[in-house]
Amino acid sequence: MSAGHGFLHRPGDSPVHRLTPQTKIVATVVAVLCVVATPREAFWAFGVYLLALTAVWAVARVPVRWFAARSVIEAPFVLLALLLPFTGAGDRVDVLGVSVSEEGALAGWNILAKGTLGLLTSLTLAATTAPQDILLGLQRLRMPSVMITIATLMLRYAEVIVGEAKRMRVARISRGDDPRFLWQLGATARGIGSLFIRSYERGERVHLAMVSRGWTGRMPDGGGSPEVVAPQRSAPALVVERLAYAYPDGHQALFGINLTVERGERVAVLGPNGAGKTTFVLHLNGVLGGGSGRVEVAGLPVAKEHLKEIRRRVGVVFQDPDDQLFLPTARQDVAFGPANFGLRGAELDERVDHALRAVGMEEFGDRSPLHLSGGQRRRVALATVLACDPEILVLDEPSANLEPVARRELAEVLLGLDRTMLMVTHDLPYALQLCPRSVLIDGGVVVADGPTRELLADTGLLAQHRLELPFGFRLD
Ligand SMILES: Nc1ncnc2c1ncn2[C@@H]1O[C@H](COP(=O)(O)OP(=O)(O)OP(=O)(O)O)[C@@H](O)[C@H]1O
Repeated sequence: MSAGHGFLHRPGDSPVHRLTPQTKIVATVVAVLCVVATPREAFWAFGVYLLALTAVWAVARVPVRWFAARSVIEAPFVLLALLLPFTGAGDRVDVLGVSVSEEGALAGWNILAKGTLGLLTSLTLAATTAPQDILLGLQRLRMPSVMITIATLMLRYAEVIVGEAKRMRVARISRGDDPRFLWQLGATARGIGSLFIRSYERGERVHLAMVSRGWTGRMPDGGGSPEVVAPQRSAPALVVERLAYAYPDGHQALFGINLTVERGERVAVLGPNGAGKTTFVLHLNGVLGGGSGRVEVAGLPVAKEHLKEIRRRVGVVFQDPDDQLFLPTARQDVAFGPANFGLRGAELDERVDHALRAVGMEEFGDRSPLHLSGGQRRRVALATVLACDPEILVLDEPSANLEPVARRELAEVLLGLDRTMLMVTHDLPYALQLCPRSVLIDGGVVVADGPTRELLADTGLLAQHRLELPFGFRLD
C-alpha cells in the first residue's frame, strides 16, 4: 500500500468518500455499462461523461496526477488505438499527407474513449473507497462469499508482492545496483522469480496471522456482538497434556508436551533451534491441530467447534511484525481482530484506542505500518493482538531485531500488562527479566520446568540443550 492510500481513503474526507461502498460500486458498474453501450459516434456523450467524472474528482478532492500515474496500465490499448487508423480497412482520407482509414480511426477512438473512461471510473472508485470497504460493499451486495474471500486474499497478496518487491529493490540498490538501467534486466528477471517464491511464503505466514485473529474468510460487517463463552473461573489458564504432532510430510515435531499454566503467570518457552517451540505455540490457538493429546484454554478444549472463542482467548504475536500488519493504516490493522470477533462502532474505536495507548503508539494510528520503524511495527503488532483482549498472550521472539532501547521499552509495555503470558525466546536475559517461570523444550518434549533464575543458573542443563547466556552475563 502506498502512502497515497492513507491520504486518499481517510473516511469522511468528502461527500463522495461518505457514500456507502455499495452505492459507489453500483454507480461505477452502471457508469461503465453506459460508457460501453454509448455509440462511438456520440462524441458529445463522452464529453459529458468526462465532465461528470471531473466534477466527482473536484468534490472528492482527488488530485488529477493520482489518475495520471495509474493510467499507465492503459498504454498497450493506447498503442493499439493509435495504430488502427493506419492499419484499418475501408474508405481512406488524407490527413496532413498521411492516408488514414475512416473505419480504423473510429475503431481506435472507440477503444481510446471507452477504455479511458472505464479505467478512470474504476480508479475513481479506488481513490475514494478503501480496498477493504470495496470488499465489504461487494459482500453487502450479496456477492458469493467464495468470491469475496478470493478477492480479499488477492488484494492481500498484491500488497505482499508490492511489499516484498520494495524490500528487494532497497536491498539491490544498497548493493550498488540500479534497476532503472536496461543492462540490469537479467538481474531484474531473476529477482522476479525469487519475488514470487518469497511472496508465497510470506502470504502463508500472513494468512496464519489473519486466522489467529479470528479471520474466517469473510470481511467483518456491521451488527452482532461477540459470542463469548464464559471461562471457567476455577480452571488453569492453560492445560496441555501429551501433545504430539507430526507435520504432513511425516516429520514428528512434538512427542508429548505436558504443561499447566496458572492465570496471570508469565512463562518463557526456551529451547534450541528446531526444538518444537513454534509448533507447540501454534497448537494453543488451534492454527495447528490434528495431532494427539489435549489442549485446554481456561477449561475450553481447543477443538474445531470452539476455534473462534479459543482465538479470542489466545492472542499470538508472531515473530515478524510484517506478517501481522497488512492494512493501509495501523488503526485498521488493530481493528481487524476485534472486528472479526464482533465488535462495532464506538466499542471498537475504544478498544483500538486502548490497545494503541497500551503500547505507546496512539499518535501513529493513521500512519501506514510500512512507514514505521521496526520497533514501532512490533508495538503495533502487539496492539493488534491486545485489541482482541486475549486472556493468554503468546509472543514469538518479541525482542528479535530490536535495538536496546526499543527492547527495554517493549519489556516495560509487557510488564505493565496484567495477563497470562507465554514468551518463546532465545534471549535468555529477556526471559529472566519478564518471566518468573521457564519451560525448556527440546526434541519435542519439555525437558525442564521451573523458576527462570534456577534454570539459567544450571550451566550443565543449558549446555546440554545448546543454550548459552550472553558474554559477561552471570547468575550466581
Ligand atoms: N511446515 C513444516 N513441515 C515439516 N517440518 C516442519 C515444518 N515446520 C517446522 N518443521 C520442523 O519441525 C521441527 C520443529 O520446528 P519449530 O519451528 O517448531 O522449532 P522451533 O523450536 O520454533 O525452532 P526455532 O528456534 O529455530 O524457531 C523442526 O525440526 C522443523 O524443521
